[in-house]
Order: sequence, then structure tokens, then C-alpha cells
Amino acid sequence: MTTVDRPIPVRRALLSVSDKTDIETLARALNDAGAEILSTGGTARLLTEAGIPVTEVGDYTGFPEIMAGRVKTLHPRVHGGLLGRRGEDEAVMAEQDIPPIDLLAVNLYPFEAVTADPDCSLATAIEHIDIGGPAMLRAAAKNHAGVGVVTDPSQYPAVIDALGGEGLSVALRYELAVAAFNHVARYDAAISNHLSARSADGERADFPAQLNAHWQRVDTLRYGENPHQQAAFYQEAAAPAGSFASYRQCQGKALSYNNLADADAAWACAAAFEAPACVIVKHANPCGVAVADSLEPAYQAAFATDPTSAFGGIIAFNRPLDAATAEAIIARQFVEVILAPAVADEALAITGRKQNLRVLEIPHGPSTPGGWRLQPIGGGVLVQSQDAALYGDDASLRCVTEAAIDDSLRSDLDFVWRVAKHVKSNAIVYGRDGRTLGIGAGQMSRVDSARIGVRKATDAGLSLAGAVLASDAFFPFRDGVDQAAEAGVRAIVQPGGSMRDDEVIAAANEHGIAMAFTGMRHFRH
Ligand SMILES: NC(=O)c1ncn([C@@H]2O[C@H](COP(=O)(O)O)[C@@H](O)[C@H]2O)c1NC=O
Repeated sequence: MTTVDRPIPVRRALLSVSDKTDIETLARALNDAGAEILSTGGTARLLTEAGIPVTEVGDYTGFPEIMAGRVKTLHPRVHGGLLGRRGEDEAVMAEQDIPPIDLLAVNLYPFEAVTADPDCSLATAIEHIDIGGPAMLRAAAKNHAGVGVVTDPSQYPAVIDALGGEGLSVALRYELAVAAFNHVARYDAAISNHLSARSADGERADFPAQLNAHWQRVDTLRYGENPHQQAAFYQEAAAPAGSFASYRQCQGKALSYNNLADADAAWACAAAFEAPACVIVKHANPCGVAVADSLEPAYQAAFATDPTSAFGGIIAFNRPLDAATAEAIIARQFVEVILAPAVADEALAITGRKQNLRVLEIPHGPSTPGGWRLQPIGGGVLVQSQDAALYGDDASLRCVTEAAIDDSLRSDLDFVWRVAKHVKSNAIVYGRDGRTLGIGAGQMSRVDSARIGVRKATDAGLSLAGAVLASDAFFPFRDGVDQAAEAGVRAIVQPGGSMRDDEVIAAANEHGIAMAFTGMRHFRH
């Protein structure tokens, strides 16, 4: 193949886009640069109305658009112009009257958007499978040695700059060609996912027969979980609003692998609360959580749960970070990452005193994360829906003991239950008045997690008298309740559902402890 290893001018361009954003700007720049513009039906109409001279592809090929657009650019004069090797194929191109096309701008029928509608029929989905577009994209991208190819309006400015300068450089053509193959790969993956998750009669299955994922590299990281591991961070093609991956870094050193994993866990937990909340995370587990009327007292209370573990932690808030809270953190502890939906300028002036400290902004999105949760295992991947709900069928907690649960107790139980959902199993969370007092995480035995939570509270000088306790899964025996009573706990929240629920409830009644069932378990591994 003859690679044109210098910038190429654009003498002829073909524009055929479904998303017509800024296409007029690109076309105008091409026209100003003296390029001939070829275009398909809707795109040609728009450009003509804008007063830009355009040749309809049908006029160019001598063959009309037919079958309601199913066949419009599928013609040798188009594909030869895109695929013909500059130098090598020029004789045959001249013989067959196939002029070279130097630039292609195509984006495809909006298959993903149309099929996102649960009522989209199979026929509608199929009509939105673009054929001519991907064929042209592949042709132009394959022949990037002599052709530039654009698939997204965000690429137009670079191309327009190049038109006004030396032409499309080798590096730009290569970058655009890779982006075009990625565009087509994502498109085909969406078609494959959709069609393999429904049958000929339109029935939908939960899981496609083939799962095609697409991720875009955001960054390569210094190393992985450990220094001898290589690592990179990829995000979904468009990180959903409010998801951790949509963060913007305001200051600080580059984020590490563990920073990203811990910050994600902290953000998910902070976003679970309505009231101003602070969550401090170490090794993917909250070591202190609190809600208050404002962030600063929430931070102080979260920190007080476990000051030792909070050192070097990740701190997440569900409200904009203010100056008082930033000052309190800096004065108190070493912190790796702070994240919040927004960061006030005054707060940034304070965090800026610690240049290495990473500060991230993540605007809130939908409270319930969508999509699948993937967990790789050796040679495969486990796929499940998100653990989006909090309570089971009753949509609330249900008192099962003689001791009643009033509104204030209910609010405490709801708080520790929300936290427990974000603690690795077996999870036991002690708390009171909207703050954690001790958290036992990640133990193989529930009783051990309960003991660790008590020890944490004792170490921090926090009394468990009158505290409440959450357990992420049911108590299989009464021993957990006996232990809670010994620690001074006055109410327990747990899913219920054990064979020995009666025994466990009787134990709570014996101790005068109130107990609520949530009807939903929240294991987290
Ligand atoms: N069939 C074809 O030959 C064909 N050639 C280009 N397209 C697509 O038609 C769309 C643009 O159509 P219009 O310019 O008519 O709005 C683009 O998304 C492009 O990818 C085609 N449509 C579908 O395959």
C-alpha cells in the first residue's frame, strides 16, 4: 500500500450523517477550502438550504437512492473513491472514472437510542441498522493512508484546522481511522446485544446470548492494586450521569488504581443519603459515615468513628464541599482524595494548600444506578443487575418484636441499614443519631464482624449504650442478638428470613431489644 506520509489536501468530501450537529460548519470550511462536497438525501437537503453547494450522491453515481434509503452510497464510484490506493490504483480509477474521495464524514443511524425504548419493535430496530454507513467507514478507515474519516462532531474542529493549514496529517488520519473502527465496533456490538437478547417474535430475554462490552481508556495508571501490576482505567463509552466515572478532577496528583476503586465505593455510599452526608473509605469499606444538617459536623462525626483508619482515607460528600469542611479536613488528617458533587472556590483555595491532594467533582445523577454489574472470574465474568433497592416488598422496615420502633429509632435503623449495604460482607454496623459508632467489615463469620465493630467503638471511646445495629444478612442463630444486647444495643435491623427467625425474635424480646426486618439482603463481595 502506498502510504501518503505527508499531509493530504481535501479536494472531494462525502458527508452523510444522521446526527447533523455542526455538519454545516464542517461543510462551510470544506467549501471555503475549495473542496467538492458529495452528500446523501437529508444531509444534502440541509446543506443546500444553508446555501452550501452540494452534489447529491445519486447524481454523482448516476444511480438513484432506492428502497427508502436502504441503498444510496453502495456504489463502486463511492467505494472505489474511498478504497482506491493513491498511487497504486490511480490507473484503474482513471479508467473506471472513479475520482478519489479524500474525506468522509459519517455517523450512523441512531440504533442505540431507538432500541433504548422498551417498546421498540423488532421491525423498527432492524430498519435502524445502518449498512451503507459502516461500509463507507470501514473503507475510508482501511484506506487512511490516503483518506480522512470523521465520525463525531467533536472531531470537526481538528479537521477544519487542518483544512486551513497543511492538510490532514498522517497522525490525524490514523487517529480518525482508529476512532472510525471503534465507532463501527460499538455500533455492531449494540446490534448484536440487542438482537441476541430477543427472539424472532420480539420476546426479550434478560441476558443476550453474547455480551459485547465497550470501554474507552481514560488513563493508564502508574500501577495496579500493587506496584508490580500494570493498570489502566476505562469508562463506558458515555459514563452515565452521576456515575463515579463521570468525575472531573479539580486538583492534585494523578489518581491511582486504589484511589479510583475506593473513591467509587465512597461515592456510592454518600449518594445513598438524602441529608448532608460524609463517608470516609479505606480499602473499599466505609470506616466512618455520618449525616448532619451540614457537611462539617457530618465530617467530624464520621472521622470520630475510627480516626486511625481514616488516616490516608477517601472522603466523599453528597453536597458541595464548603470552605469550613475543607479547613476541618486539612487541619485534622492526611487524606488521599476528597469528592463531592461540586467544590466551592473558597474550598478549593484551602485544599490547594495540599498540592498532592486529589479533589474530584461528580455532579449528581439518577439515584439508582442502571445497567449490569460485572465481576470477572477466572476465564469468565459474572453478570448481575445492580443492587439498586434498599428494602424488600414492604419498601420499608417491619418491626417484629414486642419492643416498638418509633420514628426516631426508625430513622437510626434506616441510617445504619443504608451504611451496611455499602460494607463488605459479613457487615455489622453500629450507630446512633445519624452517625456510625463501629463498623465490622469483610469477615468470614458474622459474629467476628460484630466483635470487631464493638472493638472499634471501644478504641474510639464511643459508647454503644442505646446504639442500633445493622446486619447485612440474617442472624442464623440467637448468638448475634445476645452479643448485641451485651454491647448495649437497643435495636437491630436485619433482612430476616432465617429458619430460626422465631428463636432470634424470642432472643430480642428476652433482652427487650426492638428488631426490624427489611425483607432484603445486601451481601457485598
Ligand atoms: N444505504 C446506504 O447506502 C447508506 N449510505 C449512507 N447511509 C446512512 O445514511 C445516513 C444519512 O442519511 P441522510 O443524509 O439521508 O440523512 C447516515 O447515517 C449514513 O450512515 C446509508 N443508510 C443505510 O444503510
